[in-house]
Amino acid sequence: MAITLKSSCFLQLKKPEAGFQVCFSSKRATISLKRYTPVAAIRTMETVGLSATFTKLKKEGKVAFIPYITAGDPDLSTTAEALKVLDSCGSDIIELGVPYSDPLADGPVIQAAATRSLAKGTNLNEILSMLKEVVPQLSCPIALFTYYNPILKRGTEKFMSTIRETGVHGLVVPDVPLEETETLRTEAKKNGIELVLLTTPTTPTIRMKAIVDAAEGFVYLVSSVGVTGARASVSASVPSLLQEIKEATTKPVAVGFGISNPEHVKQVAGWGADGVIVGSAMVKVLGDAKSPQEGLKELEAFTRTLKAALP
Ligand SMILES: O=P(O)(O)OC[C@@H](O)[C@@H](O)c1c[nH]c2ccccc12
Repeated sequence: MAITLKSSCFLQLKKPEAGFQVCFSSKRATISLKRYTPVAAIRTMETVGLSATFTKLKKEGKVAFIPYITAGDPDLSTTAEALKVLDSCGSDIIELGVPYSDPLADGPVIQAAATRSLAKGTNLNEILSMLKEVVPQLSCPIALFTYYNPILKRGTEKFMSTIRETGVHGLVVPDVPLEETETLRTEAKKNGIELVLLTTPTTPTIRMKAIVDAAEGFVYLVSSVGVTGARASVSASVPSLLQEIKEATTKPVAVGFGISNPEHVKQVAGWGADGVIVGSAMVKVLGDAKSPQEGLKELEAFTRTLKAALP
């Protein structure tokens, strides 16, 4: 029996990852195409880094939604589930906070979450092994947030290579001034980790320019002075701050601090931000819930309303 395959079938045969599998049935002497999802594609979804995520979104005319949660609050297995929930609700990047005993830039909500998490005994090693398991199941990249102390304790080199092994793409370290980021930047680069740098309303223009030059992944614009936490409205100085940064760089800019509801999210996107970061409001949903399961459900609903406010 002679079997003639159409050229398109050959293409599919050569590229099984394209989504079809050629099935031969010797009994019926037929050849058919079946939808096919390669196992490798399920186990390790192709996740791009932070700046690549922004590039992709920009092409689609979209603004990144970036939720922040504290690892280990209420416990690490709930954090693992929360990461999956945030991912499946369309988060574009997730900022995962390492709890720290002296979180000087954090307001009461994130401070309390860190205290609860540490009281449960959460430590960096456990967070990293949780990430190693969960990251391959996510389609969006993770930016790890940590104060400098845990990095110092491990040694920058070791810290960066360890987080790279977990599949983390980015890093935010709020308490290291630009002048002291050199080693961090070198080691991050060596390991393909994008080091996000922050600029605030009180950063002088000349310094802001140096920060945006050195930033990787995206520039984090802190919307207002003070500590993290929900506020009634987003600072009115954000549009001019954004404009100033945009004049200095083509790198993506995400705004955070005090953004806590769909109206805020919409407003900041309308001002031209490339990304919107929501922290305390997410952390509060998980922290106030009656049970971890309830918390995850509420987190899902809340994430959907925030995401829906974005183009
Ligand atoms: O909590 P808010 O106000 O939504 O802010 C973002 C945020 O939580 C997160 O990016 C963050 C948590 N802790 C920080 C400390 C410094 C800078 C940023 C952060």
